[in-house]
Amino acid sequence: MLQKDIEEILISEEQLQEKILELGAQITADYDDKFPLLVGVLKGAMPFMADLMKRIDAYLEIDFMDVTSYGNATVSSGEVKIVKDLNTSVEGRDIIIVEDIIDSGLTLSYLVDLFKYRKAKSIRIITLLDKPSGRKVDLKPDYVGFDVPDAFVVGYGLDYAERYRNLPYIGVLKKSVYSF
Ligand SMILES: O=P(O)(O)OC[C@H]1O[C@H](OP(=O)(O)OP(=O)(O)O)[C@H](O)[C@@H]1O
Ligand code: HPA
Ligand SMILES: [Mg+2]
Repeated sequence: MLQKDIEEILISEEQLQEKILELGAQITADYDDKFPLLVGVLKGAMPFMADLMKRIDAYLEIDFMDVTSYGNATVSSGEVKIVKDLNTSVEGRDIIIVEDIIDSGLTLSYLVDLFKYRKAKSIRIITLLDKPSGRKVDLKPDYVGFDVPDAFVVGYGLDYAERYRNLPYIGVLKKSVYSF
């Protein structure tokens, strides 16, 4: 039913799980002697965060922030709104921000500045998907799952107008769905 709106499957369920295993092992090695705070950026990062945290073998804590800037559009409004803040203080903590996608970079540059201002000890970024062609600000993630082309992608947490987050894979949305 949902698949009729998908132009092409870019990353399968199996490819996602294999990559997440790899990323989890890298973070386990890098944070061996630390107690990182994983900050999931809602709503898109929810499935990735859930799968990734199970693959990290360290004394970590988790928290979530809900920020949004796309609304029902396929381009960023440029204005990042905090819908829900963290419950945990980031002061003196090793923070790992967990994102589903970096496109313009506006969401993450806002969060990095905010956590610096709040005196985090270190800040790293992990993103499942990176779309370098969309960048409006200079921002480089520390860990990346896959680069994606200049197309609007959905699934595995990523939405168009709040739909398609429940697809188990990453696919390119047909243009006919959002351009009339
Ligand atoms: O690099 P950017 O251009 O800022 O785009 C990336 C951000 O946009 C999406 O979130 P959105 O604002 O759509 O909220 P959502 O996660 O609830 O869908 C996505 O989940 C990232 O958080
Ligand atoms: N798909 C879904 N959400 C997004 C995208 C995308 O390609 N870019 C930024 N937010
Ligand atoms: Mg969205």
